[in-house]
Parts: sequence; C-alpha cells; structure tokens
Amino acid sequence: MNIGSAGVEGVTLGARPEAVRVVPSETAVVVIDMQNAYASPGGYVDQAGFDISGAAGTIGKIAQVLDTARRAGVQVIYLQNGWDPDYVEAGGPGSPNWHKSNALKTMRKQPELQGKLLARGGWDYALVDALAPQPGDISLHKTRYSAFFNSQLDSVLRSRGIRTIVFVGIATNVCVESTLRDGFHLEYFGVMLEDATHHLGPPEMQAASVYNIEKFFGWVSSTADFCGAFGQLPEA
Ligand SMILES: NC(=O)N/C=C\C(=O)O
Repeated sequence: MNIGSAGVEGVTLGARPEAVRVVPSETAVVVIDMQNAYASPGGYVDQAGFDISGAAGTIGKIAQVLDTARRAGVQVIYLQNGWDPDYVEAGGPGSPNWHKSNALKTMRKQPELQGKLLARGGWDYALVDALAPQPGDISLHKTRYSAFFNSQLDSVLRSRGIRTIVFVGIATNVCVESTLRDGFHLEYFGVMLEDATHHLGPPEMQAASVYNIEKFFGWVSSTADFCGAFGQLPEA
C-alpha cells in the first residue's frame, strides 16, 4: 500500500493487514489524551473504577515513538481532553455527553471531586510528566471523544499537508478509535500502534478495536516496527 505523494521518498512501515509506505513530512504522530486523568493513579479513570495498571507500559512505549518521530522530522501533535473549569463545554442535560461521560457521572456521585476531573488548568487535565511536549510539538484541546470534533486538528493537519496519522494514547476503544474513524471519513490514512495504546474496560475491548481498525478503518502496527522504520532515517 502506497501512502503519500508518488515519487517522494518514504519508509516502509510493517503493519496489518499490509505494510504501508509513509512519507515523514506527510505524517503526524497524534498522541491521544495522555493526561493524568487517563494514565495516573488517582486520575479520573482510576477514580471512576477502571483498571489503569497497563497505562504505565503505554507511557514508556509512547516515549520511544515520540523520540523516534522527532528525530525523523515527523510532526508530533498532542490532544488533551476536557473542559473549562465550569464545565460549560461539557454540555448540560441536553447533551448526550452529560449523560454518558463517566467523568461527569463520577463528579455527580462524588461532589467533592467537582471542578477537579478533566478541568482545564488542573492536575487531572495535565499531560503525564514523562510525556512533556518538546519544542516543535503541537498541543490541541478537545471536548469530545473524537479529536476531529470542534477542534483545530483537521486544519492543523491539512495546512501541513499531512495525510497519514499514526495514533498512540488512551483509550484505544474510545478516543483513539473515534478519532481514527473520523479521520478515515476525512480521507486521512490512520495507523494505530497497538502496544502504544491502552483500552478502557475488559481486554476484549482492545482486541475489538484492533479488529475494527485492521479490517475496516486503517492499519495496525507496533512501536518496534515504527521505531525500526523511522529510526533508520537520517536525523531531520
Ligand atoms: N481518552 C478517552 O478515550 N476517553 C475515554 C472516556 C472519557 O473521556 O470519559
């Protein structure tokens, strides 16, 4: 599978269902929601009762991917999920988000958490320390599961000629898959690095997303394949 402009040099990235040829200048690594909320003990998903024991391993894999991407001249884009401290952006009872968001539900059950979970400016919203953005990286905010919805992501990608998005982050089956699906419908080629993502819920959720992406929406690869392919390029 050829992804990117014909004639522009790229690398071959091992992936399922087939290897993909990708051009660094037309590729971005999109880091989905690596915030304390999703990856740190005491953060929102931990407080809401999800098992986050796998998140520490995911952080290490993402650090390797980002290091390789930056050296290869691949744009790194961080997304952070959440709302203003008064939760106006979360929507009220007229929004399905108000009914389905486990963060909002947890805060309604435990009012002492009000203003803490996913509130912009707070610890829960902040990226985990180990994945601090570096000069040249781009940071964007999002208020719903898909990073394409009501955000600057599409224009940031299009203005840079980016056609391929390599996805890492949490959660595979919620914000990663939602964004990759929306990207597919906007004509982006989506590749998920499966060991640099982590699911919310039972392990079958990770497997289901991997199946969906491999079969219907994009390609599935790994940290080792990404670092092997892009790591061989001269430093950008
Ligand atoms: N980042 C995510 O996948 N988020 C999933 C659930 C939530 O934000 O409530």
